[in-house]
Amino acid sequence: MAQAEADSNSAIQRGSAVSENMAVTVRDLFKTYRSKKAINGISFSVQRGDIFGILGPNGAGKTTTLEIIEGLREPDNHHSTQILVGGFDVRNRKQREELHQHIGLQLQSSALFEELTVLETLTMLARLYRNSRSVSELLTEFKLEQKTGARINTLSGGQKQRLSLAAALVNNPSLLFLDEPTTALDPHARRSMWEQVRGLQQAGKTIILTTHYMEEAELLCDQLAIMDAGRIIAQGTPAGLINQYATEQSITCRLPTAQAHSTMLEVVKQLPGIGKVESTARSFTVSTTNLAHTLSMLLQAAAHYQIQLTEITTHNPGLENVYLNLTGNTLSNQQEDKK
Ligand SMILES: Nc1ncnc2c1ncn2[C@@H]1O[C@H](COP(=O)(O)OP(=O)(O)OP(=O)(O)O)[C@@H](O)[C@H]1O
Repeated sequence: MAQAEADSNSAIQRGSAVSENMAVTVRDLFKTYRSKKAINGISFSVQRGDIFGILGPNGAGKTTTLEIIEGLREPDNHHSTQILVGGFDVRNRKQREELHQHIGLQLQSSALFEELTVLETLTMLARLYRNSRSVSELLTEFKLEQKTGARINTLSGGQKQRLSLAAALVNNPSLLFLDEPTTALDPHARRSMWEQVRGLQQAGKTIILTTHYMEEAELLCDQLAIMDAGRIIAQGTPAGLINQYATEQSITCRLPTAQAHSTMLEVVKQLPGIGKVESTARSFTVSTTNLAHTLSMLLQAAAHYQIQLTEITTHNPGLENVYLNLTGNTLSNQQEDKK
């Protein structure tokens, strides 16, 4: 075999091995609504078996991205755009139709028909697919067997969310899309949804979800793309992103009196190597890139002035610090601003 042909064959094999590992590959995706650039050239890949999160504030472009890769919305017609999902080219109409047999889309619970019962909803959806799972099995799996005859408008938020997840699984998809799966759920229902999602991953499914909850992104997702104003501003594992973009730890000290507080605050501001200092009535928080050194200096200063620190706590950085360092704003502020 000629060398050039051998090289080209091995490149093809490498290429297919790479794409076999990838559930989704998106390259150079753009979306403009009239004159508004909602998505401004994003690229990312999702490995099979991962929980992949798209994290960002309202209006960042998460839902638009999801709807385009689900084949529900057209991207801009850009020559270099590529969207491969489960081996199907989403921009090709025939392949897109076939793709819908193989993926699961969790509808927002508000998109369910309020007047239908739980059983009617799942039975109706199951009829849309060539291969569908047993409805009674789904009812058991999602703890809805006591609610089969209940109308959707009588279900609690958590029950509706479990039903919308069961509905996404009627065709036993290997790839599942969840758009803000825990928005408006109470903390207990949110944690129980995370457990369901982890269970689906353990059953071999790939999951792509959008969220604006830092905790959800950090605790649930294997890989993250952080979106802001139509762009991906950072990608990686939650721990990798924290290591790369949020190196500062912080120390909070609580003091017994206003006098002790003001003395320590003066000392802290003179210490070398410290970052931001935030103060409240009887406590202060100081950021540092050298936790052990700053802690030791604080303790020495307190001993020198014979001040008893009533409480001392250290905090590791999280995704909120990553977002703050990348955008100069907190995600919760962004959410508030957009309300
Ligand atoms: N059908 C549409 N027509 C015009 N503009 C739209 C349309 N859908 C979304 N947009 C705009 O595109 C941008 C991205 O919206 P998108 O819904 O994708 O963001 P998001 O990150 O999912 O936000 P949210 O969490 O609020 O759903 C926003 O500025 C939004 O106002």
